[in-house]
This record gives sequence, structure tokens and C-alpha cells, in this order.
Amino acid sequence: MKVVKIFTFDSSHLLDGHDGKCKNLHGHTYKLEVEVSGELIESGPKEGMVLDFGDLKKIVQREIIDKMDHAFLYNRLNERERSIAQMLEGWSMKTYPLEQRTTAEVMSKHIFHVLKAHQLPVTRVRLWETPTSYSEYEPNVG
Ligand SMILES: Nc1nc2c(c(=O)[nH]1)N=C([C@H](O)[C@H](O)COP(=O)(O)OP(=O)(O)OP(=O)(O)O)CN2
Ligand SMILES: [Zn+2]
Repeated sequence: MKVVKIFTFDSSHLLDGHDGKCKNLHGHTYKLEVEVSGELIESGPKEGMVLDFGDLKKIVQREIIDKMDHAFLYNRLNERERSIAQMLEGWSMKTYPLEQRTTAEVMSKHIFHVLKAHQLPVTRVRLWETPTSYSEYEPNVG
């Protein structure tokens, strides 16, 4: 069985070196879909559930949304993006580092691994960057 919960968060980023408009600082209202899979719990307060939607929400909220929402997402290994982040941090503004470019592909994979590391039985993460563009990370599929 699978259950999916959907979240939204707003972040800014840029893709340094991009050959189009995305080299500029801009923002997205990201839509995040988190899928978890497992057998149904057989008895007790969570009977008939894979995972209580409320428990799923608490983990994603704490580990992803609270950290990425209204943050500047940046590639820690890119000098220009790191300089912007350092300037913002100097003004106590929120930033969130990744180890690669902040594309939807990199972010969906990163979010998957963060949630997995927090013991969530996540099987798929779909991240919408715009209403018409998403990336999906599902490790067993490639
Ligand atoms: N494969 C990817 N391509 C692009 C990414 C990405 O993460 N993965 N990201 C960008 C930019 O961040 C850009 O903000 C999004 O580009 P685009 O879809 O062109 O933006 P629009 O506002 O034009 O989207 P619409 O939904 O079509 O209005 C670029 N490419
Ligand atoms: Zn973008």
C-alpha cells in the first residue's frame, strides 16, 4: 500500500552558469509530494494505516519544510552562490545548502535521502518547481 502527502514551500535560488533566465535570482512555490509504502498496521490506534498522515506531516514539516521554506537554496560548492548565502547569513537571513546545483532533480533526491535518514519509509518524492515542471526520485526505478 502507498500513501502520499502533499506540501508546499516557497524558496529562492539561482542556477549559476545556466544558459537562460534561471541564472538570475528567482523564487518558486514548490509543491512536494512524499510517498511512503508498507503493509497496513493490523491493530491499535493506527489500524488500517500505512503511516498516520499526521505523523508523516510532522516529519516532513520538521526536516524539510521548516528548513527550506523562505530560505535561499544554494549550491555550497559554487563560489558565487556561496557568497550570496554568506551575505544573507550575515544579515540573519535563512539559507539552505545543497552539495550540487539546486535543480528540481537534485532537490527531489536530496529530500528523499533526508527523509529516509529520519526513518520514514519513503519510496518516492515528486517535487514540482512550477505548475508544469516536476522531478521525481524513486531509487528502484533509476
Ligand atoms: N531539468 C531542469 N530544468 C530546469 C530546472 C530544473 O530544476 N531542472 N530549473 C530551471 C529554473 O529553475 C526555472 O526557474 C524553471 O524554469 P521554467 O520551467 O522554464 O520556468 P517557467 O516559469 O517558464 O515555467 P512555466 O511553468 O512553464 O511557466 C530551468 N530548467
Ligand atoms: Zn528556478
